[in-house]
Amino acid sequence: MNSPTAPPALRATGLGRRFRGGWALRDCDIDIPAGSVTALVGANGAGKSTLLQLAADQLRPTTGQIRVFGDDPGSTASRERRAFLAQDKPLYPDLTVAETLRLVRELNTAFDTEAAERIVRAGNIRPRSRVGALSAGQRSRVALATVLAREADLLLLDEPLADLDPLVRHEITALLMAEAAERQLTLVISSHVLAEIENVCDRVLLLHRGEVRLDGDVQELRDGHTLVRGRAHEDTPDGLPPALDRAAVVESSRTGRLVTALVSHVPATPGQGMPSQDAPGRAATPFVWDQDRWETAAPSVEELLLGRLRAARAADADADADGYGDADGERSAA
Ligand SMILES: Nc1ncnc2c1ncn2[C@@H]1O[C@H](COP(=O)(O)OP(=O)(O)OP(=O)(O)O)[C@@H](O)[C@H]1O
Repeated sequence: MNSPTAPPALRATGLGRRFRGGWALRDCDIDIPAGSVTALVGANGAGKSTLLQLAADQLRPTTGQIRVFGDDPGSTASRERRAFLAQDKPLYPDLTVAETLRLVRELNTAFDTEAAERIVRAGNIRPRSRVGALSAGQRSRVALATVLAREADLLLLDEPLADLDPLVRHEITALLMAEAAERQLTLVISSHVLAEIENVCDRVLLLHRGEVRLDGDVQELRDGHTLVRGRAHEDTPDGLPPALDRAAVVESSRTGRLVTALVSHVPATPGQGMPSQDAPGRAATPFVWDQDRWETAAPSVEELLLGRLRAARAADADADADGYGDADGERSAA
């Protein structure tokens, strides 16, 4: 069990990393509790791989610091407690699967060879097959086997499911979840497959242009938002009800006469017409106005993240139109 005073699995404070093209990560404050399963999401170039590489000591910060179970990622203690699967899943193509597993065992103090072999066998991969002759999905399975068998407490997985067919993705996800539960692992998984996050992760961390835009418990985030759908209002340009505080509207879209909006329960300014929460942590009560015309529902994680991602992109477009963007593509926070 994790004691209440144990350090988080991953903590970033004022973390920034700059490359020649600009900041890949900037001013990030992040706490990922031990034992949690966090989905790391964001558009291409948002900074997900950079964050994972910083945690895996493959990069050093430009500003701030990052700690793995309280230690510098370069320390021996930290190296032994975390395992990293890079996005390109580097493996030696000329080695056989069995030789690959042997090599990883030799390079690591703790390695459960039997577990690795079990995972590989479950994918009908022959130990004598050359890695270079495997399909992308089979290579992903071997790479995941080498990481899962490391007996680390924190797994940093950069798009581990990207090359897998839906059936295998499902199997590997189930395997990850079973291992996570049994060994009380902390998982940080970057993914673009938003629909699959719902059943897998208890936390989400959304990055946008190197900044943290959303970070928290999935259920609390869902409880903090409402999806509103209905026939467009004639008297407002966005079709939303006049009484709805626009500061609370994360994002809205209109298709013909139908308007859909993602509404946050924490508006920038309190306003009339907001959904009220009758108890902390409980789902919001429905809107009090126009009930015949507006449906409200709790958003799925995919709807919530899509809304947040679209809102971030729209804010970028507005900033670009205002001439906010810098010459090297950096910008002020939207
Ligand atoms: N080694 C590097 N040298 C220069 N720039 C880099 C380097 N690594 C990343 N970047 C830049 O940093 C930014 C963040 O990249 P990163 O790979 O972390 O994004 P990502 O969220 O993982 O993207 P994707 O979803 O496409 O994998 C991008 O603008 C990228 O071009």
